[in-house]
Formats: sequence, structure tokens, C-alpha cells
Amino acid sequence: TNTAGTSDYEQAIAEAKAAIIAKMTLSVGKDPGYATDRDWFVATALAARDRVTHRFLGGKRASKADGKKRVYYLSLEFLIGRQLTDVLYNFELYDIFRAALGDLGVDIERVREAEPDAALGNGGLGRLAACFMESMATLGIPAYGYGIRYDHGLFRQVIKDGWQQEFPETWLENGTPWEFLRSDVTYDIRFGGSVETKTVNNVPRFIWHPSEVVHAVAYDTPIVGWRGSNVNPLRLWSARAADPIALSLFNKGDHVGALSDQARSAAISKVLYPSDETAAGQELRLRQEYFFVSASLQDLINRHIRIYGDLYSLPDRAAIQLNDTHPAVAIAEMMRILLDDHNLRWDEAWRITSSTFSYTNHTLLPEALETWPLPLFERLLPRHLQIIYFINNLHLEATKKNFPNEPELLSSVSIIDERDGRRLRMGQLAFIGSHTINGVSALHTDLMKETTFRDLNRVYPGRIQNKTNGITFRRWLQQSNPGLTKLLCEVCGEEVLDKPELIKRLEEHADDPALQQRIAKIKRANKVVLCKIVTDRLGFRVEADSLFDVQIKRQHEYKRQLLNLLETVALYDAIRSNPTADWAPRVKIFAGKAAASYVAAKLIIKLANDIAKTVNNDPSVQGKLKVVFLPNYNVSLAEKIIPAADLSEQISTAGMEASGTGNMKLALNGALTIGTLDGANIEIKDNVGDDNIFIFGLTAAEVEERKRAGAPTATDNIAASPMLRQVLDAIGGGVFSPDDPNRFKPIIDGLRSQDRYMLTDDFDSYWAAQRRVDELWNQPEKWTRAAIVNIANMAWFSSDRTIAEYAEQIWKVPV
Ligand SMILES: CCc1ccc([C@H](C)CC(=O)N[C@@H]2O[C@H](CO)[C@@H](O)[C@H](O)[C@H]2O)cc1
Repeated sequence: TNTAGTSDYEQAIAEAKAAIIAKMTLSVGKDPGYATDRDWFVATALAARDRVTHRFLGGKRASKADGKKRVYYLSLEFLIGRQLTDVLYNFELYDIFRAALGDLGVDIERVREAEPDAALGNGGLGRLAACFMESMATLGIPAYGYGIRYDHGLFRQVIKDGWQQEFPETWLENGTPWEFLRSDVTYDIRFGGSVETKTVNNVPRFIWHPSEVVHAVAYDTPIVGWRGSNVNPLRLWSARAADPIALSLFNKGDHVGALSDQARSAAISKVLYPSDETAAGQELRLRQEYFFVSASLQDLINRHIRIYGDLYSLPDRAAIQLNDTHPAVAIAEMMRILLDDHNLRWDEAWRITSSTFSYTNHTLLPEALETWPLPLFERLLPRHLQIIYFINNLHLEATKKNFPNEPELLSSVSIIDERDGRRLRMGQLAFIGSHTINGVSALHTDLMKETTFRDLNRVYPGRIQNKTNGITFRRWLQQSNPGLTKLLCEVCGEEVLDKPELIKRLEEHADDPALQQRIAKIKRANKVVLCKIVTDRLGFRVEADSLFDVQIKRQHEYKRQLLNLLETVALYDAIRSNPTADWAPRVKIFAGKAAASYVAAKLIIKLANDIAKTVNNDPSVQGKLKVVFLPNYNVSLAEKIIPAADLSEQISTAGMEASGTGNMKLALNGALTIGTLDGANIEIKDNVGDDNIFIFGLTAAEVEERKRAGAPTATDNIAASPMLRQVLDAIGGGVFSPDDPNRFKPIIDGLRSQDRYMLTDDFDSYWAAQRRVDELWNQPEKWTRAAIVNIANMAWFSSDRTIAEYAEQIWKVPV
């Protein structure tokens, strides 16, 4: 208590109140009496940002002075979500601001809900980048995130008559209170044109004469670490025309022509490509990739020269991480800047480049590996193509010397794919130009060595490392599940908030009925919250005492939402034909967006909704089975669904899900996993133990073997499973689409013929695993005990652990 007898806490609340009111009147320009939830959000965010900014600028000053090595995380996606709760929590201001707003008659929940998600990403890769930024700040690593400030993030999904519709996402329509415009940080980004070759004192010099220049303008968003330890910048680039309006054309009355440059330039940062795991291959995508890469490299090189004078020391002072191949053109851009702007010799430039970059691969799906047609690349980036040719020649020369008379090896490791019209393979470029390449789970990294990068790994052994993904426990536990967090602090000690490994202490009490009851009570309370969301958004009730069986992720055939739906139909049939059996009452919860052009995935969304309509209106299964498809899955909805989940569906075809991170979030919040031995599911199993997870299906090796052998076929599998046959007949026959009986024929025919993702191979063992789930669910103590063991063994999946590994083993920066 201070002299005025008011406690520091009350003092802090009073200050927060004054700050919020000051922002409301002076920045929002509103009388609190007339303020909307949005106004309160902006005022609160600005008040919170003030607290952050001091630390932000302080951090910048410090790291300028301290000569510390910086990490630069280049990613075309940062799936941040909302920031208010994260900033307030990490600055330990949440309770104070909640009390302050409360005193002003404002419910902080409504203020939180008024913030739009920053949906600047598609799924796993983008969200991982956001978790990594928060962990780097928490661990005190001086880091910059570099990306694009899309005017429109991932589309808003609306489900109309069961069909997905896409609507522009508009997070910036009222601006965002978190960012600082850095109008003094603007770079020229050049495209097209030609390259002139000149010899200067018999050294070849290349002068690029671009046909187009676009301005990249920086916007900085502070990323706050836990306990406000550090604040790092996320620098996002926005595109502007070098010449906003061609007055000459305007004066001639060609108003549209006068603005075409502006439109063409601004298009670069207009919208996020909604394709997940399928390379778009469109020119605008390449323009986006080069735009942010060139701006980021110009920015970090200028900063380095400003502090250290020369570029030779860059690898000692900077580590640049390529988040998949999307920024891989950075290898050529770095060489261009070193050769053409700083006149370094080739070998020196290459030494600096290849010892500064490292690359993370997030997928082995062939259709997701980016390749660019040479003609397009040459037209847009003529100088970079010259440099890539040179890199490739030296690379192939070296390979030829070390591996003579292996022509197929040369063509396999070449950056240029000579087949189908000559294409640039960005994976090869990223691999050759990086000192380290990493996969995102143990299995994925092994498969990378055996398949996609087998030959490059042979030519450059020892470059591949594994870095199993992680998640930030601040957002995905503390902020989204305060009930469980409070219990963990009591049982494991407050310091569990700083040392996730202490969560293991919970396991000692796994058999304690009192603890089991508390865990079950917390889960039920989170389920009641989700029940309300289902009723509000879909207009029907689900029971909180049912088993919440959750599959939430991007729609993709390899993630096998369809397999879950086949089991749902089989269960529906089984319950109807045997209503008295002790079925665990279930709510099947689906959520996830399909890329706008992904027809098959969108048809599966329709199937989910048609099955839901039939099941939810069938009195014979009332109280036993409900199917829910929640629209517009995003970070904020995930924060509501995950704490309420009992069962986590991680059922991808083994070998196809690089890691998964939703699996970690769900297990950390006490859901039991039903899954294949794929991605990080395997490491989750290794940590929680075989008895606390439901594993089924073919292993990755068995999948490969069956693919190679071409047997058993889908027809064989269906013949061997009467239940599966019945389900396929029902769906294919229009039972769930009486208004269009052939609607799902394409899906069923695809399964009967190809079944590329081996659903028919895994159906029976999946069904059996789900029945094991029923069995355990009907023994609540055992179920809750297993949930406790899952929570207690998830510490390793903290992104703090992952980032500490990147820091020590790839970036060589202290933590
Ligand atoms: C070029 C189009 C495109 C866009 C995004 C992607 C990403 C790599 C897709 C993605 O998000 N992959 C997911 O990355 C997560 C983080 O490492 C993993 O946990 C998931 O398993 C992986 O599917 C590929 C291709």
C-alpha cells in the first residue's frame, strides 16, 4: 500500500482506467458514454500499446548497442489471430485492465470479441510462425519477423445450404491499433526489364534495368514476450505505386489509366493466397514472394552496414530462416545485392549467403513443392535467373566431380527441372543455398531424407536436422484455458508459468479422485461455453456431457475428414440398429476452410453438413449422436473449441502430415488423441504413453509398401468390410442428399477406384479404435486419468523448446 493507503494494485487499476479514458477521448475521439465495443477495443489496445512501446523502443536501442546476432524469420504467412489478450497477458496487465474496464462498466470479454483476427495465414505454417515470434521474444532472442501486410487475410467462410462460400476478409477496414507505420522505411522493389552486361577493369558487371518499380512500406507490430521480457518487431510490407497517379493520363481524361499503376502495385499486398498445400504458380504469387524478400533483405543489409560497416561479418551477426520455399528467391536476391550493389566477388558472396540462410520444409506433398516456369521467372526477375543459372552450374560441376557418371543424380539435384517446359525448383534452390535444412517432426525429417531430398542429402550430407514443432503455452493454455491454468499453478506451482516442464508434476496426482473431478469440472465448464457458441451460430443444442469429438484443421483429402465422416455414418447406422447398446453420446465437431479452388474438399464440407442435417433431425439417435460443422474456423474459434475438446482427431494418411500442431494444442488441454502414426502424433505417443492415446491404421512404411505393391486395392478392402460397403452405398446412393442423390457420387467413386489417401485400408481399424474410445469414455475416472497424463506430458511441445533448439543448433544465438 502506498502513502494514499491504496494498494499498488488499486493504483495500477486507476492508472489503467485513466489511460483508457484518455485514449477514448483523445485518440478515438469519443465520449465514453457513446462508445461502441469497437471503440473500447481501440482505446484499450492503444492504452496497452503505450506500455509495450517503451519496452519496444528500449529493446531496439539495446540490441542496436549490444552487437547481438539477430534472427530474421522470413514468412509469407503470420497467423496471429487477436492480440489484445496476448499483449495484456504477457505484460501481466490482464487482471488490471479487466478491473479498470469493469469500473468503467465495460465487460472485457466484449472488448476481446470486438477485435478482428489478423488472419494473415492459411493454417499450420502461418500459425507456427506466430508461435515462434512469441517464443523468440519470450526467450530474449533479438528477432525480426518479415512478411506482407495483406489488406485482406484468409477469406471469411460462410456456409450456405451446406456449401462453403468465400467472402473477403476485412481486418483493416477500420485500421488496426497495434501497428506503427514506418513511412521512413521504404524500399524500391524492381520487376522485369533486362540486364545489361558491362566489363569494368575486365570484371563483368551486370546492370539490371527494371521495367517496373514498386514501393515497399514498412509497418511494425510489436510482439510481446512472456512477462514483457522482450518486445520484437514484426515488420510487414505494404505495396504502393512509385507514382500514385499518372497525372499525364489523368489530365487527358483517362482516369482509370491514371490509376492502373497504383492498382497494379497495390495488388501485391492486397490479399493472401488462400491455397494451402497446393502451389498456385501464378505471377502475382511470385511478385508477392519477391516483393517481401527484396524489401526484407534491403532492410536487414542496410541495418547491418549501419551498425557494422561491412558485409563480410553478416553471417556472424544475422541468421535468416526461410519459412518453407515461399521466400526461397531470397538466396538469389542476397547474391544480387552482394554482387551488383556491393561488388563482392562471387565466392565471397556465396560464402556469406550460404552461411546466413537456413530453410524449413513443412510438406512433402508433391503439389505443394513450388516450381516456377522459366519464361515467367525470366520475364519478372531476369537478373535473378542469371544468378540461379550460375549457382546451378557450380553446384552441378561440384556434384559431377564428387559423383562422376551419375547423370540421373545430376538431373535430380539440379535447380532446373528439364522436364515439362523447364521449371525452377525452389526446394532445390533453398536447400543448396542454406547451411541447414530442417523438417518439423522426427518422421517428416526422416521421410525428407528418404524421398524429396534423398539425392541432395547424399550430395550435401549432414545439412538436414529435425526440429519438431511446438506451440506457445501462453496463448494455447494460459489465455484460452484459464481454468486449467489456475489448477496447474496450484498443483505444479506458479513457476509452471515460466517452466512448462513443471507440468509433469501433475502426473503424480493422476489417480487422485479430487483432482480428476476438478479436471473434469474445468473441461465441462469449457464445453458449456462451446455449447452456447454452437447454439448461437447454428441454432441447435448439443449436450455438454456428450463426448466432444473434434476435427479442426484445413480441409484437405490427406487430413481425411472424409474417413471421420464415414465412421460417423457407420456409427449412425449402428446406433439406429442397436439403440440400447452403451454408446458414448457423441458430438462430432468439424471446422476448417477449403482453398477456394479445391472442389473435392468443398464437396466434403457439403457432405459433412448434409450428414449433420440428417443425423441431427433423426429422433432415433437424439442424445446419442450430433454432427456440427462450425463455420469460419480461425485462431479465435480454435481458442474456444480446443479447451472444450475430449477427443482430438489426427487421422491423416501416415507420412503425409508433416507434423501437425493442433494435435499438441488439444492434448495440452486434456483431449485424448485418436490418430495414425504420422507427423508429431508419434512423438506425442512417445511422451504420453501407449495407454493414453488411440493409435490405428497403416504406418508410413506400410502405406509406401502398399502403394509400391498396388495391393490390396480399394475394391479388396471394401469387399473385406461389409460395414464400409454399406456406408459407401448409403452416401453414394443419396441417403444424405435426397434432393440430389448423385451429389456425392464423385467422392464414393474416387474411393472405390483410386482411394489415394487409403481410407478403405484404415476404415476397420479406425472403427475399432473409436469403439475403444467409447469403452474408455464410459469409465470417466480412467478417461480423466488419461487426460491428466496427456496434459502432464506435453511440456516438450512448447515452442520455447523448439526455438531454443533452432537457436542452439541452427542460428547459433544464445538463449
Ligand atoms: C504454395 C502453396 C502452399 C502454401 C502453404 C503451404 C504450407 C507448407 C502448408 C502448411 O501449412 N503445412 C503445415 O505446416 C505445419 C507447420 O510446420 C505442419 O504442422 C503441418 O503438418 C503442415 O501441413 C504449402 C504450400
